[in-house]
Amino acid sequence: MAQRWPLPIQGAYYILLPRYGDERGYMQESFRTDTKLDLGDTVEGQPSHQIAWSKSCKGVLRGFHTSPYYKAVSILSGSILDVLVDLRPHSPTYLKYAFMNLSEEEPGEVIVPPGVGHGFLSRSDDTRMLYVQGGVYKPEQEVNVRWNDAVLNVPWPKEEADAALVSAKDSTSALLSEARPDTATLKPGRRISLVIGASGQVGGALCELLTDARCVGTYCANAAPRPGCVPFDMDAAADNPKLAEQLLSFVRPAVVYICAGFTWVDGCERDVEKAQRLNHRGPLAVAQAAKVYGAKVVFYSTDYVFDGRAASMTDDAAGYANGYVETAPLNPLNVYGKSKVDGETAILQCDPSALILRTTVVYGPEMQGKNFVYQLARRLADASGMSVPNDQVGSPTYNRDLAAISAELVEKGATGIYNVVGEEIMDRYAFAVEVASALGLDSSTVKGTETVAGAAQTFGKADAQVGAERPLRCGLSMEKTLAVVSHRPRSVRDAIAHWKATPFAAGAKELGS
Ligand SMILES: Cc1cn([C@H]2C[C@H](O)[C@@H](COP(=O)(O)OP(=O)(O)O[C@H]3O[C@@H](C)C(=O)[C@@H](O)[C@H]3O)O2)c(=O)[nH]c1=O
Repeated sequence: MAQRWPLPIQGAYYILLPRYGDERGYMQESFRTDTKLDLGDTVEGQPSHQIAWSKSCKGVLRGFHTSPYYKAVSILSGSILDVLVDLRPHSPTYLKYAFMNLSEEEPGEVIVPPGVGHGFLSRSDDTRMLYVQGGVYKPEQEVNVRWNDAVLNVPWPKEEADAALVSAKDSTSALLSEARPDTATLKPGRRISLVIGASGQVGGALCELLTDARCVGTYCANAAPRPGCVPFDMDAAADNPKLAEQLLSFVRPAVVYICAGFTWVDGCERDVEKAQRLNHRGPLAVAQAAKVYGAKVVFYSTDYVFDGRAASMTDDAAGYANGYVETAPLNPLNVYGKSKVDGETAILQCDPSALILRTTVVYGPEMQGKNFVYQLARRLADASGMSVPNDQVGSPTYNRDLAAISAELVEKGATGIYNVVGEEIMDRYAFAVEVASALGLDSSTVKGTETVAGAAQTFGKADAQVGAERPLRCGLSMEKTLAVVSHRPRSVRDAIAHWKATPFAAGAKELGS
Protein backbone atom coordinates (compact mmCIF):
# COMPACT_ATOMS: atom_id res chain seq x y z
CA MET A 1 0.00 0.00 0.00
CA ALA A 2 1.27 3.44 -0.88
CA GLN A 3 1.55 5.87 2.03
CA ARG A 4 0.34 9.39 1.36
CA TRP A 5 0.56 12.75 3.09
CA PRO A 6 -1.49 15.86 2.36
CA LEU A 7 0.85 18.76 1.67
CA PRO A 8 0.37 22.31 2.95
CA ILE A 9 -1.30 23.10 -0.38
CA GLN A 10 -4.95 22.14 -0.73
CA GLY A 11 -5.35 19.08 -2.94
CA ALA A 12 -1.61 18.38 -3.24
CA TYR A 13 -0.22 15.11 -1.96
CA TYR A 14 3.07 13.37 -1.49
CA ILE A 15 2.77 9.63 -2.05
CA LEU A 16 5.46 7.17 -1.11
CA LEU A 17 5.21 4.44 -3.70
CA PRO A 18 5.70 0.79 -2.87
CA ARG A 19 8.59 -0.93 -4.60
CA TYR A 20 8.82 -4.67 -5.13
CA GLY A 21 12.45 -5.76 -5.39
CA ASP A 22 14.14 -9.10 -6.01
CA GLU A 23 17.45 -10.34 -7.41
CA ARG A 24 16.51 -9.06 -10.92
CA GLY A 25 15.96 -5.49 -9.78
CA TYR A 26 12.56 -4.09 -8.87
CA MET A 27 9.05 -3.41 -10.06
CA GLN A 28 7.57 -0.07 -9.18
CA GLU A 29 4.10 1.31 -9.68
CA SER A 30 3.87 4.99 -10.41
CA PHE A 31 0.59 6.69 -11.16
CA ARG A 32 -2.75 4.96 -10.49
CA THR A 33 -6.09 6.57 -11.25
CA ASP A 34 -7.68 4.68 -8.36
CA THR A 35 -5.49 6.58 -5.88
CA LYS A 36 -7.93 7.94 -3.34
CA LEU A 37 -7.25 11.58 -2.63
CA ASP A 38 -10.55 12.57 -0.99
CA LEU A 39 -10.78 15.60 -3.21
CA GLY A 40 -12.95 16.14 -6.25
CA ASP A 41 -10.38 18.28 -7.97
CA THR A 42 -7.58 15.75 -8.15
CA VAL A 43 -6.97 12.49 -9.86
CA GLU A 44 -9.50 9.97 -8.68
CA GLY A 45 -11.40 8.68 -11.70
CA GLN A 46 -9.86 11.27 -14.01
CA PRO A 47 -8.20 10.06 -17.17
CA SER A 48 -4.60 10.82 -18.01
CA HIS A 49 -3.96 12.44 -21.37
CA GLN A 50 -0.21 12.86 -21.63
CA ILE A 51 2.86 11.07 -20.34
CA ALA A 52 6.18 12.91 -20.59
CA TRP A 53 9.63 12.69 -19.10
CA SER A 54 12.61 14.98 -18.84
CA LYS A 55 16.29 14.70 -18.09
CA SER A 56 18.18 17.34 -16.11
CA CYS A 57 21.80 17.80 -15.12
CA LYS A 58 22.87 18.68 -11.60
CA GLY A 59 22.05 22.29 -10.76
CA VAL A 60 19.21 22.67 -13.27
CA LEU A 61 16.22 24.54 -11.89
CA ARG A 62 12.89 24.42 -13.71
CA GLY A 63 9.64 26.19 -12.90
CA PHE A 64 7.27 27.46 -11.74
CA HIS A 65 4.94 26.02 -14.35
CA THR A 66 1.20 25.93 -13.83
CA SER A 67 -1.18 23.87 -15.94
CA PRO A 68 -4.98 23.77 -16.10
CA TYR A 69 -4.88 20.00 -15.41
CA TYR A 70 -3.40 17.83 -12.66
CA LYS A 71 0.10 16.42 -12.93
CA ALA A 72 1.43 13.36 -11.14
CA VAL A 73 5.19 13.88 -10.92
CA SER A 74 7.62 11.13 -10.01
CA ILE A 75 11.30 10.46 -10.32
CA LEU A 76 12.95 7.67 -12.31
CA SER A 77 16.57 8.42 -11.48
CA GLY A 78 18.68 10.98 -9.65
CA SER A 79 17.37 13.30 -6.97
CA ILE A 80 15.55 16.62 -6.78
CA LEU A 81 14.15 19.18 -4.43
CA ASP A 82 10.58 19.50 -5.65
CA VAL A 83 8.57 22.66 -4.90
CA LEU A 84 4.90 23.53 -5.29
CA VAL A 85 3.39 27.00 -5.05
CA ASP A 86 -0.35 27.56 -4.77
CA LEU A 87 -1.34 30.12 -7.42
CA ARG A 88 -5.13 29.66 -7.13
CA PRO A 89 -6.54 32.89 -5.69
CA HIS A 90 -9.58 31.17 -4.15
CA SER A 91 -7.66 28.39 -2.49
CA PRO A 92 -7.36 28.42 1.32
CA THR A 93 -3.66 27.82 0.79
CA TYR A 94 -3.12 30.56 -1.83
CA LEU A 95 0.57 31.57 -2.11
CA LYS A 96 1.78 28.85 0.24
CA TYR A 97 4.51 26.50 -0.86
CA ALA A 98 5.50 22.91 -0.19
CA PHE A 99 8.86 21.15 -0.52
CA MET A 100 9.64 17.50 -1.11
CA ASN A 101 12.86 15.57 -1.62
CA LEU A 102 12.42 13.00 -4.35
CA SER A 103 15.08 10.50 -5.30
CA GLU A 104 15.42 7.15 -6.93
CA GLU A 105 16.06 5.68 -3.45
CA GLU A 106 12.93 7.25 -1.96
CA PRO A 107 10.59 7.13 -4.93
CA GLY A 108 7.85 9.53 -3.98
CA GLU A 109 5.16 10.87 -6.28
CA VAL A 110 3.76 14.36 -6.03
CA ILE A 111 0.20 15.17 -7.06
CA VAL A 112 0.10 18.72 -8.38
CA PRO A 113 -3.49 19.99 -8.64
CA PRO A 114 -4.56 22.21 -11.56
CA GLY A 115 -3.55 25.82 -10.94
CA VAL A 116 -0.66 24.95 -8.63
CA GLY A 117 2.83 25.96 -9.78
CA HIS A 118 5.49 23.27 -9.97
CA GLY A 119 9.26 23.60 -10.04
CA PHE A 120 12.32 21.64 -9.01
CA LEU A 121 16.04 21.76 -8.51
CA SER A 122 18.02 18.83 -9.84
CA ARG A 123 20.66 17.55 -7.44
CA SER A 124 22.28 14.91 -9.62
CA ASP A 125 23.58 14.63 -13.16
CA ASP A 126 21.07 12.14 -14.42
CA THR A 127 17.77 13.27 -13.03
CA ARG A 128 14.85 11.83 -14.93
CA MET A 129 11.36 13.00 -14.14
CA LEU A 130 8.13 11.35 -15.20
CA TYR A 131 4.92 13.32 -15.67
CA VAL A 132 1.47 11.79 -15.99
CA GLN A 133 -0.95 14.57 -16.86
CA GLY A 134 -4.67 15.12 -16.89
CA GLY A 135 -4.37 17.21 -20.08
CA VAL A 136 -2.11 17.75 -23.04
CA TYR A 137 0.55 20.44 -23.04
CA LYS A 138 -0.58 23.65 -24.74
CA PRO A 139 1.93 26.44 -24.11
CA GLU A 140 -0.74 29.15 -24.35
CA GLN A 141 -2.60 27.58 -21.41
CA GLU A 142 0.42 27.42 -19.11
CA VAL A 143 0.98 30.12 -16.50
CA ASN A 144 4.64 30.49 -15.59
CA VAL A 145 5.73 32.50 -12.57
CA ARG A 146 9.31 33.54 -11.79
CA TRP A 147 10.95 30.92 -9.56
CA ASN A 148 12.68 33.57 -7.44
CA ASP A 149 9.86 36.11 -7.26
CA ALA A 150 10.47 38.33 -4.24
CA VAL A 151 6.89 38.22 -2.98
CA LEU A 152 6.59 34.45 -3.25
CA ASN A 153 9.98 34.34 -1.56
CA VAL A 154 10.32 30.58 -1.80
CA PRO A 155 13.25 29.53 0.42
CA TRP A 156 15.31 27.68 -2.19
CA PRO A 157 18.67 26.61 -0.72
CA LYS A 158 20.72 29.75 -1.31
CA GLU A 159 23.99 28.37 -2.65
CA GLU A 160 22.33 25.98 -5.05
CA ALA A 161 19.83 28.61 -6.20
CA ASP A 162 22.60 31.18 -6.82
CA ALA A 163 24.43 28.73 -9.06
CA ALA A 164 21.34 27.22 -10.72
CA LEU A 165 21.07 26.68 -14.46
CA VAL A 166 17.73 28.22 -15.46
CA SER A 167 16.29 28.43 -18.99
CA ALA A 168 15.84 31.82 -20.66
CA LYS A 169 12.09 31.22 -20.52
CA ASP A 170 12.07 30.56 -16.77
CA SER A 171 14.43 33.47 -15.97
CA THR A 172 12.03 35.90 -17.60
CA SER A 173 8.69 34.40 -16.56
CA ALA A 174 6.01 36.70 -15.23
CA LEU A 175 6.42 38.12 -11.77
CA LEU A 176 3.73 37.06 -9.31
CA SER A 177 2.18 40.55 -9.43
CA GLU A 178 1.84 40.24 -13.22
CA ALA A 179 0.38 36.73 -13.19
CA ARG A 180 -1.83 37.41 -10.15
CA PRO A 181 -2.54 41.18 -10.01
CA ASP A 182 -4.36 40.77 -6.67
CA THR A 183 -0.93 40.29 -5.07
CA ALA A 184 0.42 43.66 -6.28
CA THR A 185 0.23 45.22 -2.82
CA LEU A 186 1.97 42.36 -1.02
CA LYS A 187 5.39 43.12 0.39
CA PRO A 188 8.46 41.14 -0.65
CA GLY A 189 10.31 38.99 1.85
CA ARG A 190 7.29 37.14 3.23
CA ARG A 191 8.20 34.00 5.21
CA ILE A 192 5.95 31.22 6.35
CA SER A 193 5.31 30.43 10.00
CA LEU A 194 4.25 26.98 11.07
CA VAL A 195 1.66 26.93 13.85
CA ILE A 196 1.42 23.53 15.51
CA GLY A 197 -2.01 23.29 17.08
CA ALA A 198 -3.86 25.76 14.86
CA SER A 199 -7.29 24.61 16.05
CA GLY A 200 -6.56 25.66 19.62
CA GLN A 201 -6.98 29.08 21.14
CA VAL A 202 -3.34 30.17 20.97
CA GLY A 203 -2.64 28.67 17.54
CA GLY A 204 -5.93 30.01 16.18
CA ALA A 205 -5.09 33.56 17.27
CA LEU A 206 -1.64 33.23 15.71
CA CYS A 207 -3.11 32.05 12.38
CA GLU A 208 -5.54 34.96 12.45
CA LEU A 209 -2.76 37.44 13.11
CA LEU A 210 -0.26 36.05 10.64
CA THR A 211 -2.95 35.77 7.94
CA ASP A 212 -3.36 32.56 6.06
CA ALA A 213 -0.90 33.43 3.31
CA ARG A 214 1.93 33.66 5.84
CA CYS A 215 1.10 30.74 8.01
CA VAL A 216 0.62 26.99 7.80
CA GLY A 217 -1.30 25.41 10.65
CA THR A 218 -1.48 21.85 11.85
CA TYR A 219 -4.31 20.01 13.51
CA CYS A 220 -4.41 16.70 15.32
CA ALA A 221 -6.93 13.92 14.86
CA ASN A 222 -9.21 15.04 17.72
CA ALA A 223 -9.56 18.68 16.69
CA ALA A 224 -11.57 20.31 13.95
CA PRO A 225 -9.16 21.20 11.15
CA ARG A 226 -8.89 24.82 10.05
CA PRO A 227 -9.19 25.14 6.28
CA GLY A 228 -5.81 24.71 4.65
CA CYS A 229 -4.16 23.09 7.66
CA VAL A 230 -2.16 19.87 7.53
CA PRO A 231 -2.51 17.00 9.99
CA PHE A 232 0.26 16.43 12.51
CA ASP A 233 0.21 14.08 15.45
CA MET A 234 2.47 15.47 18.18
CA ASP A 235 1.73 12.45 20.36
CA ALA A 236 3.07 10.10 17.67
CA ALA A 237 6.01 12.40 16.89
CA ALA A 238 7.24 12.02 20.48
CA ASP A 239 8.13 8.39 19.73
CA ASN A 240 8.71 8.83 16.01
CA PRO A 241 10.64 12.09 15.50
CA LYS A 242 10.69 11.41 11.73
CA LEU A 243 7.10 12.71 11.62
CA ALA A 244 8.29 16.10 12.83
CA GLU A 245 11.21 16.01 10.42
CA GLN A 246 8.85 15.33 7.55
CA LEU A 247 6.46 18.13 8.52
CA LEU A 248 9.31 20.64 8.69
CA SER A 249 10.73 19.38 5.40
CA PHE A 250 7.38 19.95 3.65
CA VAL A 251 6.75 23.40 5.10
CA ARG A 252 10.29 24.92 5.49
CA PRO A 253 9.02 27.66 7.80
CA ALA A 254 11.00 30.56 9.19
CA VAL A 255 9.32 30.18 12.58
CA VAL A 256 7.57 27.25 14.32
CA TYR A 257 5.11 28.09 17.06
CA ILE A 258 4.51 25.01 19.23
CA CYS A 259 1.07 25.69 20.68
CA ALA A 260 -0.19 22.11 20.86
CA GLY A 261 0.16 20.42 24.21
CA PHE A 262 -1.65 18.48 26.92
CA THR A 263 -3.01 21.36 29.01
CA TRP A 264 -5.66 19.46 30.98
CA VAL A 265 -3.92 19.71 34.34
CA ASP A 266 -5.87 16.93 36.08
CA GLY A 267 -5.62 14.75 32.97
CA CYS A 268 -1.82 15.04 33.10
CA GLU A 269 -1.90 13.66 36.66
CA ARG A 270 -3.74 10.59 35.37
CA ASP A 271 -1.57 10.03 32.31
CA VAL A 272 2.01 11.04 33.09
CA GLU A 273 3.39 9.45 29.92
CA LYS A 274 0.98 11.37 27.70
CA ALA A 275 1.96 14.62 29.44
CA GLN A 276 5.60 13.83 28.71
CA ARG A 277 4.86 12.99 25.08
CA LEU A 278 2.79 16.08 24.35
CA ASN A 279 4.55 18.66 26.51
CA HIS A 280 8.14 17.46 26.32
CA ARG A 281 9.24 14.80 23.86
CA GLY A 282 6.90 15.79 20.99
CA PRO A 283 7.91 19.48 21.17
CA LEU A 284 11.55 18.40 21.42
CA ALA A 285 11.16 16.38 18.21
CA VAL A 286 9.78 19.50 16.53
CA ALA A 287 12.66 21.63 17.87
CA GLN A 288 15.22 19.10 16.59
CA ALA A 289 13.61 19.14 13.14
CA ALA A 290 13.42 22.94 13.20
CA LYS A 291 17.15 23.04 13.83
CA VAL A 292 17.77 20.98 10.69
CA TYR A 293 15.76 23.44 8.60
CA GLY A 294 16.96 26.61 10.34
CA ALA A 295 13.55 27.59 11.75
CA LYS A 296 13.12 29.61 14.93
CA VAL A 297 11.24 27.75 17.66
CA VAL A 298 8.62 29.29 19.94
CA PHE A 299 7.38 27.01 22.72
CA TYR A 300 4.45 27.90 24.97
CA SER A 301 4.84 27.15 28.65
CA THR A 302 3.07 28.06 31.88
CA ASP A 303 3.25 29.66 35.32
CA TYR A 304 2.66 26.15 36.71
CA VAL A 305 6.43 25.68 36.46
CA PHE A 306 6.39 27.52 39.83
CA ASP A 307 5.02 26.36 43.19
CA GLY A 308 2.82 29.42 43.83
CA ARG A 309 4.08 29.70 47.41
CA ALA A 310 5.31 33.29 47.33
CA ALA A 311 4.53 34.87 50.68
CA SER A 312 3.34 38.22 49.35
CA MET A 313 2.82 40.14 46.11
CA THR A 314 6.47 41.16 46.27
CA ASP A 315 8.54 38.26 47.57
CA ASP A 316 12.14 38.65 46.38
CA ALA A 317 13.27 35.24 47.55
CA ALA A 318 10.52 33.53 45.54
CA GLY A 319 11.21 35.71 42.49
CA TYR A 320 7.72 37.13 42.75
CA ALA A 321 7.23 40.81 41.94
CA ASN A 322 3.56 41.18 41.07
CA GLY A 323 3.90 37.85 39.31
CA TYR A 324 6.84 35.50 38.85
CA VAL A 325 9.82 36.90 36.98
CA GLU A 326 11.43 34.71 34.30
CA THR A 327 14.40 33.80 36.52
CA ALA A 328 12.39 32.77 39.61
CA PRO A 329 13.30 29.32 40.98
CA LEU A 330 11.32 26.51 39.37
CA ASN A 331 9.39 24.07 41.51
CA PRO A 332 6.43 22.52 39.72
CA LEU A 333 3.87 20.90 42.01
CA ASN A 334 2.09 18.76 39.46
CA VAL A 335 2.73 16.51 36.47
CA TYR A 336 1.63 19.20 34.02
CA GLY A 337 4.08 21.78 35.41
CA LYS A 338 6.86 19.20 35.53
CA SER A 339 6.28 18.16 31.91
CA LYS A 340 6.45 21.82 30.81
CA VAL A 341 9.71 22.33 32.76
CA ASP A 342 11.09 19.26 30.96
CA GLY A 343 9.90 20.67 27.62
CA GLU A 344 11.44 24.09 28.26
CA THR A 345 14.75 22.60 29.37
CA ALA A 346 15.03 20.15 26.49
CA ILE A 347 14.17 22.76 23.86
CA LEU A 348 16.63 25.32 25.18
CA GLN A 349 19.32 22.64 25.31
CA CYS A 350 18.56 21.70 21.71
CA ASP A 351 18.49 25.32 20.57
CA PRO A 352 19.54 28.11 22.95
CA SER A 353 18.08 30.67 20.53
CA ALA A 354 14.58 29.23 20.95
CA LEU A 355 11.92 31.39 22.55
CA ILE A 356 10.02 30.02 25.55
CA LEU A 357 6.85 31.98 26.25
CA ARG A 358 5.22 31.40 29.62
CA THR A 359 1.58 32.27 29.77
CA THR A 360 -1.48 31.43 31.86
CA VAL A 361 -5.29 31.50 32.03
CA VAL A 362 -5.63 32.09 28.29
CA TYR A 363 -9.06 33.06 26.97
CA GLY A 364 -10.51 34.54 23.81
CA PRO A 365 -12.31 33.47 20.65
CA GLU A 366 -11.56 29.97 19.44
CA MET A 367 -13.03 27.42 17.07
CA GLN A 368 -13.64 24.81 19.76
CA GLY A 369 -15.27 27.13 22.30
CA LYS A 370 -13.67 25.33 25.24
CA ASN A 371 -11.89 27.94 27.35
CA PHE A 372 -13.01 29.16 30.76
CA VAL A 373 -14.83 32.24 29.45
CA TYR A 374 -16.94 30.11 27.09
CA GLN A 375 -17.80 27.70 29.91
CA LEU A 376 -18.68 30.58 32.21
CA ALA A 377 -20.84 32.34 29.62
CA ARG A 378 -22.76 29.10 28.97
CA ARG A 379 -23.35 28.48 32.68
CA LEU A 380 -24.45 32.05 33.31
CA ALA A 381 -26.74 32.03 30.30
CA ASP A 382 -28.58 28.88 31.44
CA ALA A 383 -28.34 29.91 35.14
CA SER A 384 -26.63 26.62 36.08
CA GLY A 385 -23.95 28.62 37.89
CA MET A 386 -20.33 27.76 38.49
CA SER A 387 -18.02 27.16 41.43
CA VAL A 388 -14.69 28.88 40.94
CA PRO A 389 -11.66 28.92 43.24
CA ASN A 390 -11.11 32.24 44.98
CA ASP A 391 -7.60 31.39 46.16
CA GLN A 392 -5.88 30.63 42.84
CA VAL A 393 -4.22 33.74 41.57
CA GLY A 394 -3.11 34.15 37.97
CA SER A 395 -2.80 36.62 35.09
CA PRO A 396 -5.71 36.17 32.63
CA THR A 397 -4.37 36.47 29.10
CA TYR A 398 -6.32 37.42 25.97
CA ASN A 399 -5.25 35.07 23.18
CA ARG A 400 -5.00 37.86 20.59
CA ASP A 401 -2.62 39.83 22.85
CA LEU A 402 -0.60 36.68 23.36
CA ALA A 403 -0.38 36.18 19.59
CA ALA A 404 0.58 39.80 18.89
CA ILE A 405 3.28 39.87 21.57
CA SER A 406 4.63 36.47 20.50
CA ALA A 407 5.02 37.67 16.91
CA GLU A 408 6.62 40.93 18.06
CA LEU A 409 9.15 39.09 20.22
CA VAL A 410 10.05 36.90 17.24
CA GLU A 411 10.36 39.94 14.99
CA LYS A 412 12.69 41.58 17.54
CA GLY A 413 14.91 38.48 17.68
CA ALA A 414 14.17 37.65 21.33
CA THR A 415 15.63 34.38 22.65
CA GLY A 416 15.26 32.51 25.94
CA ILE A 417 12.37 32.83 28.38
CA TYR A 418 9.73 35.59 28.36
CA ASN A 419 6.44 35.91 30.19
CA VAL A 420 3.48 36.86 28.02
CA VAL A 421 0.29 37.46 29.99
CA GLY A 422 -2.32 40.08 30.79
CA GLU A 423 -1.10 42.66 33.27
CA GLU A 424 -3.84 42.16 35.87
CA ILE A 425 -3.26 39.60 38.59
CA MET A 426 -6.49 38.25 39.99
CA ASP A 427 -7.97 35.09 41.44
CA ARG A 428 -10.24 32.88 39.31
CA TYR A 429 -13.38 34.05 41.10
CA ALA A 430 -12.57 37.73 40.56
CA PHE A 431 -11.83 36.92 36.90
CA ALA A 432 -15.22 35.21 36.54
CA VAL A 433 -17.04 38.17 38.09
CA GLU A 434 -15.15 40.61 35.86
CA VAL A 435 -15.99 38.59 32.74
CA ALA A 436 -19.67 38.37 33.73
CA SER A 437 -19.80 42.11 34.26
CA ALA A 438 -18.06 42.80 30.93
CA LEU A 439 -20.60 40.53 29.21
CA GLY A 440 -23.49 42.23 31.02
CA LEU A 441 -24.45 38.94 32.73
CA ASP A 442 -25.62 38.37 36.30
CA SER A 443 -22.75 36.85 38.30
CA SER A 444 -24.79 35.92 41.38
CA THR A 445 -24.65 32.19 40.50
CA VAL A 446 -20.83 32.22 40.47
CA LYS A 447 -19.59 30.81 43.78
CA GLY A 448 -16.10 31.42 45.15
CA THR A 449 -14.62 28.23 46.65
CA GLU A 450 -11.41 27.25 48.38
CA THR A 451 -9.08 24.89 46.56
CA VAL A 452 -9.18 21.39 48.04
CA ALA A 453 -5.70 19.87 47.77
CA GLY A 454 -5.64 16.93 45.38
CA ALA A 455 -9.25 17.33 44.21
CA ALA A 456 -10.02 17.41 40.50
CA GLN A 457 -11.02 20.86 39.28
CA THR A 458 -14.05 20.64 37.07
CA PHE A 459 -15.92 23.90 37.65
CA GLY A 460 -19.13 22.14 38.55
CA LYS A 461 -19.13 18.75 36.79
CA ALA A 462 -18.91 15.73 39.09
CA ASP A 463 -15.42 14.26 39.00
CA ALA A 464 -14.48 11.93 41.82
CA GLN A 465 -11.05 11.23 40.37
CA VAL A 466 -7.77 12.45 41.69
CA GLY A 467 -6.76 15.95 40.69
CA ALA A 468 -3.49 17.83 40.49
CA GLU A 469 -2.07 19.92 43.27
CA ARG A 470 -2.40 23.56 42.18
CA PRO A 471 0.04 26.36 42.82
CA LEU A 472 -1.98 29.17 44.42
CA ARG A 473 -0.15 32.48 44.14
CA CYS A 474 0.79 32.32 40.48
CA GLY A 475 0.64 34.86 37.69
CA LEU A 476 3.60 36.27 35.82
CA SER A 477 5.43 39.58 35.74
CA MET A 478 5.43 41.37 32.38
CA GLU A 479 8.29 43.74 33.18
CA LYS A 480 10.95 42.11 31.00
CA THR A 481 8.59 41.61 28.04
CA LEU A 482 7.12 45.11 28.08
CA ALA A 483 10.63 46.56 27.90
CA VAL A 484 10.98 44.86 24.50
CA VAL A 485 7.59 45.00 22.81
CA SER A 486 5.27 47.88 22.00
CA HIS A 487 2.01 45.88 22.01
CA ARG A 488 0.25 46.33 25.36
CA PRO A 489 -2.01 43.55 26.69
CA ARG A 490 -5.62 44.58 27.28
CA SER A 491 -7.39 44.45 30.62
CA VAL A 492 -10.00 41.69 30.96
CA ARG A 493 -12.76 44.26 30.47
CA ASP A 494 -11.20 45.70 27.30
CA ALA A 495 -10.37 42.25 25.96
CA ILE A 496 -13.97 41.05 26.32
CA ALA A 497 -15.19 44.23 24.59
CA HIS A 498 -12.66 43.66 21.80
CA TRP A 499 -13.71 40.02 21.50
CA LYS A 500 -17.37 40.96 21.17
CA ALA A 501 -16.63 43.69 18.62
CA THR A 502 -14.13 41.79 16.46
CA PRO A 503 -15.28 38.56 14.80
CA PHE A 504 -12.67 35.86 14.74
CA ALA A 505 -11.28 35.36 11.24
CA ALA A 506 -11.55 31.55 11.22
CA GLY A 507 -15.05 31.50 12.69
CA ALA A 508 -15.05 31.03 16.45
CA LYS A 509 -17.82 29.57 18.57
CA GLU A 510 -20.17 32.34 19.74
CA LEU A 511 -19.94 33.18 23.43
CA GLY A 512 -22.80 31.48 25.25
CA SER A 513 -23.40 28.87 22.50
C1 LIG B 1 6.35 20.55 -20.85
C2 LIG B 1 6.42 20.32 -22.36
C3 LIG B 1 7.34 20.99 -23.12
N1 LIG B 1 7.40 20.78 -24.45
C4 LIG B 1 8.41 21.50 -25.22
C5 LIG B 1 8.34 23.00 -25.15
C6 LIG B 1 9.80 23.41 -25.29
O1 LIG B 1 10.16 23.51 -26.68
C7 LIG B 1 10.58 22.28 -24.66
C8 LIG B 1 11.08 22.57 -23.25
O2 LIG B 1 9.98 23.05 -22.48
P1 LIG B 1 10.15 23.54 -21.00
O3 LIG B 1 11.42 24.30 -20.87
O4 LIG B 1 8.89 24.20 -20.58
O5 LIG B 1 10.31 22.15 -20.20
P2 LIG B 1 10.37 21.93 -18.67
O6 LIG B 1 11.01 23.07 -18.03
O7 LIG B 1 10.94 20.59 -18.37
O8 LIG B 1 8.83 21.89 -18.28
C9 LIG B 1 8.39 21.14 -17.22
O9 LIG B 1 8.75 21.83 -16.02
C10 LIG B 1 8.29 21.25 -14.83
C11 LIG B 1 8.65 22.19 -13.72
C12 LIG B 1 6.87 20.87 -14.90
O10 LIG B 1 6.11 20.98 -13.93
C13 LIG B 1 6.41 20.23 -16.16
O11 LIG B 1 5.01 20.09 -16.21
C14 LIG B 1 6.89 20.98 -17.34
O12 LIG B 1 6.24 22.25 -17.40
O13 LIG B 1 9.69 21.16 -24.65
C15 LIG B 1 6.51 19.93 -25.08
O14 LIG B 1 6.55 19.76 -26.32
N2 LIG B 1 5.62 19.24 -24.33
C16 LIG B 1 5.54 19.39 -22.98
O15 LIG B 1 4.70 18.73 -22.32
